[in-house]
Amino acid sequence: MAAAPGAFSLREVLAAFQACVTEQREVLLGPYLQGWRGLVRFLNGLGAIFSFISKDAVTKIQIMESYCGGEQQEEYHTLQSMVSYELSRGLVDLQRRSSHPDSGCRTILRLHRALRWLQLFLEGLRTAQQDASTSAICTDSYNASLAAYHPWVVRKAAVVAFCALPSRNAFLEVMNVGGPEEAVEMLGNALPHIRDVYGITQELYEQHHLLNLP
Ligand SMILES: CCCCCCCC/C=C\CCCCCCCC(=O)N[C@@H](COP(=O)(O)O)[C@H](O)/C=C/CCCCCCCCCCCCC
Repeated sequence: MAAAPGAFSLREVLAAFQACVTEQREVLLGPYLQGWRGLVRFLNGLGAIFSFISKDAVTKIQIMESYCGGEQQEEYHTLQSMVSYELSRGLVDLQRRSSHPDSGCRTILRLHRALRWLQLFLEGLRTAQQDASTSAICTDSYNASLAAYHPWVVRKAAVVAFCALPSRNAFLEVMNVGGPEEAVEMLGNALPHIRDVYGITQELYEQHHLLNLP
């Protein structure tokens, strides 16, 4: 059953990430951003304490949407076409942010690092005991991924916000896919797709030495 309009549905978010990868193993930016939009909707429903996180994610999604809907939109159809277009035209600041502070390559890199957090977090949720602390799973996933790229003040604010997360079962309920068992099963089906998108992006960025863009 479809979720109410505007409500978060894990099913829809996961379908978007599933739709990202083409037969040629390219990553389509439209569904990728749609997946992030859905996640932000979910985050907004968790309370105002998370708004500094969702604002940053929305800013990055909007930067990408402006490229994807702009004059050069055909160059931003896939991640691969974007990388090749921006690099060939010198549109990426490689050493420090200067003339192209918000390139698509840099912006996707931030979302890509966050996708690693998401993967670890969902894996943690899926495999944890029923009474496990979501906040602890989130903190562990964050420390093993995104935290390495954030200054002290952001790390502190993030960990404080994680304390406001609901229990694991309450969390699984708001995913809107039925009971906790169904949510766990859906996570099991969906995680390979998120892993796939992450893996393809990581390989592409490695190949072009883009993993440390300022
Ligand atoms: C199936 C549903 C369950 C999971 C639902 C998760 C919903 C999460 C939705 C969005 C995730 C937020 C993505 C945040 C992107 C952060 C990108 C970033 O690293 N930005 C920093 C660097 O950017 P520049 O300064 O270089 O432009 C920026 O400094 C960050 C600022 C804000 C703090 C980011 C903290 C990130 C914590 C991620 C965990 C989210 C916790 C959600 C709890 C469920």
